[in-house]
Parts: sequence; structure tokens; C-alpha cells
Amino acid sequence: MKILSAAQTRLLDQATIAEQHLTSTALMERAASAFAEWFFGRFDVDDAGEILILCGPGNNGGDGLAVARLLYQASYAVRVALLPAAQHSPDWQHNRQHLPAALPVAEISADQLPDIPAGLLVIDALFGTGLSRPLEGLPAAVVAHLNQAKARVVAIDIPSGLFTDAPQAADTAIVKADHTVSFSLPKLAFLLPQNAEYVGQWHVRDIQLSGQFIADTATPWHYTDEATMRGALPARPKFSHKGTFGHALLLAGSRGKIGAAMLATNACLRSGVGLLTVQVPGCGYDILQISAPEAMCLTDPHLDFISALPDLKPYQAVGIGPGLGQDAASLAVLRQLLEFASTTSENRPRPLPLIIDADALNLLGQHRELLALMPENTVLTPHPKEFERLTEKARDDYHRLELLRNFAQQYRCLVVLKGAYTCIATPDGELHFNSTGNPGMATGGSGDVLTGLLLALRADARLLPFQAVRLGVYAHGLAGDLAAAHTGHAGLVAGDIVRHIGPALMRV
Ligand SMILES: NC(=O)C1=CN([C@@H]2O[C@H](COP(=O)(O)OP(=O)(O)OC[C@H]3O[C@@H](n4cnc5c(N)ncnc54)[C@H](O)[C@@H]3O)[C@@H](O)[C@H]2O)[C@@H](O)CC1
Ligand SMILES: Nc1ncnc2c1ncn2[C@@H]1O[C@H](COP(=O)(O)OP(=O)(O)O)[C@@H](O)[C@H]1O
Ligand SMILES: [K+]
Repeated sequence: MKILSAAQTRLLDQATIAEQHLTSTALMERAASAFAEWFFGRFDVDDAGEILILCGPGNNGGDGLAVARLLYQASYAVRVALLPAAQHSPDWQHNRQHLPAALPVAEISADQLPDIPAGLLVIDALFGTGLSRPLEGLPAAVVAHLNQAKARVVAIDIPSGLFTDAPQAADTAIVKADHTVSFSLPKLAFLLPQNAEYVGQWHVRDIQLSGQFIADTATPWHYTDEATMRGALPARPKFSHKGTFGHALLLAGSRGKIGAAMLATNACLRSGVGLLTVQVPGCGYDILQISAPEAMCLTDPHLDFISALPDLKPYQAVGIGPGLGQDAASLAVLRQLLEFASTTSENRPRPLPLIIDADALNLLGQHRELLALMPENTVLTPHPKEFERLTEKARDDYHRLELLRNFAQQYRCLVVLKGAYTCIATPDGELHFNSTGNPGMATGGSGDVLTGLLLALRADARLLPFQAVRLGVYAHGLAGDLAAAHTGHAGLVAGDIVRHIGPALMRV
């Protein structure tokens, strides 16, 4: 699913109107009905109690007026407060004229801000995607007044004051909504941690906007949802054998962190790999052989950390990093791995697929000259702190996305920036946000599981690099969601994610 800018969203509305021979009023009615339907499903008349709808002067305010009419007709107790303005959009005027006469309407002024008792349900229809500058003056005062009241707030399309796709100063007046109900496509702003306190839970309701326009519109931003992933995992052919799905090598673990190697191992085994060999330091040999008999084990000459690179000829993909530690000998192994992986020959015409995680990323951050050795489509899986070590401290979430995009383009790699909406950056400058996963996964070892999953999928030659990574990230989050259905968020451990990889892969 694509994510469009504010400017593109405006053009999308116009294209929909032209293509479907609609009036803009009819499209607004569609949006208002979609919002109202969501609202009816969420709050019945008794739950809702009295409802205040704050309406601005543009089409977002127009949506608010249409919603007021629809809720009133459904017997909700609605009142409207209007932000004064010199001009109103034509569809605003239409919906103002069609408000039922008995529905109370007041005009807001600086000395007459609406009364908002604690618990009141407020619908925020002040400003939408047409916001052209930060709020100030009366609109900002209304927002501050709303935010300090202990109301329940539902925003139409986007919390008023929040930009759709651009950063803004920390002290800007922005509505803090509990829910945001938007139309047809999610907005970039919804996916960034810095906006979570404004957006609350977000919901997208389809209003049949022009599919053709969306298909024809270029954007770097994408959202991976269930529909995107349908059929993403190729079926296993009847006459397949273990060689069909690739032989992966994992270099992981150090004394005290063999658990990380085990989680990645078990995740890889559960993700369809044909064969898996794991190299661990001497101290990990018994642990690995006993707890993962399906994997073959190579013992590193060093007892406590990885110090030597094995012969890489048998493998179709290599993962390195979980629990690795940062010893100089492990750094040398990483360097040799990068050098080997980029070298092609008649027998191996393409670079060896690599997945680099955790301490291997930290080593890269300390020795950035190694970045230039990475073969094309190498997969890096940093969380934001690890990404900072590879690049620089980001000013805000938008700047981090810019750094991410530039980094993936510069090094022609795939970067998986982990978080609530994990974002995959591609060498071509695309950013794909993931939709699955939950806060229960914010627990030690979840990232090691992702590394194992990605390793298996990169070893499978049937999948293109980006396809494998997007599938792995999506399945990882889905496995976390399936696990959380049994354990809850607090009770979830990384091993639960491993146990649900199979069921997650069945769904794609
Ligand atoms: N056909 C359409 O265009 C549709 C639009 N929809 C709604 O329309 C919204 C967009 O409507 P508009 O483009 O009219 O924009 P808005 O309603 O977001 O606001 C635009 C108005 O606010 C003013 N304004 C902008 N920034 C301001 C600021 N900082 N301080 C004070 N005034 C400011 C503008 O001058 C203009 O009068 C969407 O968010 C959505 O809610 C939906 O009804 C779906 C269909
Ligand atoms: N709030 C959240 N919502 C969804 N996924 C999350 C959340 N918190 C963490 N995760 C996922 O869990 C994993 C954590 O990885 P990481 O930070 O490397 O942890 P660790 O090093 O402990 O394994 C990532 O894939 C991340 O996307
Ligand atoms: K709004």
C-alpha cells in the first residue's frame, strides 16, 4: 500500500472526483459516512454521551459538519463549535446549510472557548491535510484548551495541527487524540514515534479513492499490510529436497550470549531453511547440539568468541552478529566475510547474501571503512541506536528516515530499521513500513529471532532480496502477534515468537 504526501492526497481527491464523476460534496459525504460508521461501531449512544464537534473553516471542518448531521440523525447528543473564519470552503458551506436546525451550534471566540468537562467525547475536525503552517492565535488556543481538558478525543483524518508528512517544532499546538480515523491510506505522520501522543490509535476507512491515480503516483513511502503479503511465500514443490531451499551459515554467540545464537538458530530452522550450520565459540558447542539437533555445528577455535571464518563455499547465505561480542578477532572475521562475500567467480556469479545484526553492526559503526566492502543487497538490521552508530544522531524521526534512505542508497544495501513500524530501506530509495508486531516484542532476543528468519529467507534462491526481507519482517511481527494472543504482551518472550513463525508463514 502506498503512503502519499499531503499534496498528492489533494490531487487524489481531485482525480477521484473526475474519474468517478462525483461532486466534491458527494466525496465528503462518503468520508463522513465512513467516519460515522467507524464511530457507531466504537461508541453507542450511551457510551458516547454528549459529543462536541470542533469544526475548522476548510474541508476537514466540512467533514465535521457532515458527521454532526449523521450522528444527530442516529440519535447521538451532538453539539458543534465553529472556529471563526473570513472564508469557508464550498463544501463546508453546503454542510453548514444542511445541519438540522435543532442541532446546537456555537461560534468559538478567545473569551468563549467551548466548555469541555472531563470525559466529554470531542471530535476534532479543525484542520486536516490542508494545514499550511503551524497553528497559532485562536486555533492554537483551542487546541491547548482541548489538550488540557481530560476529554476523549477522536480526530477526523489527522489530529489538527499535525503535518501529514513533515517535521515541526516540539512546542507546536497539535491535538492529542485517542483515535484518528483517516481515509483510504495511512499517513506518514502516523508511523513515527514522535507523533504517537497526537495520533493515538489510528484507523483507516476505505472511501474508494482512485486506484488508478494511486497506482500512477510515485512515492518513496509504502506500508506493508496483509493484502501486500498475500501469496508472498512460494509453496514448496512436491519433489523439493533440502538443497532446494539453501544452506545457511550463522556466525553468532560469545560466552554469556549463546542464547542469542540459539534464538537465531531456532528461528532460522522454523523459517524453511534447507540446511543450517552454526558456528559458535567452544563454550557453545554442547548447548547448540543439545538444544538444536536439527542444526549442524562448527566449533570456533576460541572458547569464548568467534575468531575464525570457516570455508564459505557450501553456503547460500551467511548471518553474523547475534551475541557476537566485539573482540578484535571477531572484527577480523567480519572483514574477511565481507571480502569473501563481494568476490564473485564462475562458480558463484552473484555476491553471497549477508545478514548483519547486533554486535556486527556495532563493529561496522566503529570501522566504517568496512561499509564500502559490503556486497550489494547486504541486509543490515539495526535498531535506532545501532543505526545511529552507523551514521549520526538524528534530529527527529523524519531526519532519521532521511539518513536511512541515503544510507541504503549510498551502500546499495537493505536496511531494516527496527521499531513499532519497522522500516525497510532499499537501494532504490524506497521505504517500506511494516504493519505487524506489538509492544510485547520489546524484549531481549526478539531481534535475534528476526535475524534467523531473514537468514533462512535469504538462503532461499526463489526469493528476490527485497521480497525475502519484507516477508521476513512481516512474518516476524505476525509471529509476535500470534504469540501475544496466548501470552499477552508482558508475558511474551522471544522464544514464543520462534514458536509462532510456522503459523505466521502459513498465513502468507
Ligand atoms: N474532496 C476532498 O477534498 C475531501 C477532503 N476531505 C477532508 O478535507 C480535508 C482537507 O481539507 P482542506 O484542504 O480544506 O484543508 P483543511 O480543512 O485542513 O484546512 C484548510 C483551511 O485552513 C486554513 N489553514 C491552513 N493552515 C492554517 C493554520 N495554520 N492556521 C489557520 N488556518 C489555516 C486554510 O487557509 C484553509 O482555509 C482532509 O483532511 C479531509 O478531512 C474529505 O472530506 C475527503 C474528501
Ligand atoms: N512496540 C513494538 N511494536 C512492534 N514491534 C516491536 C516493538 N518493540 C520491538 N519490536 C520488534 O522487536 C524486535 C527487537 O529487536 P532488538 O531491538 O534488536 O532487540 P534484541 O536486541 O533484544 O533482540 C524488532 O524486530 C522490533 O521491530
Ligand atoms: K482533524
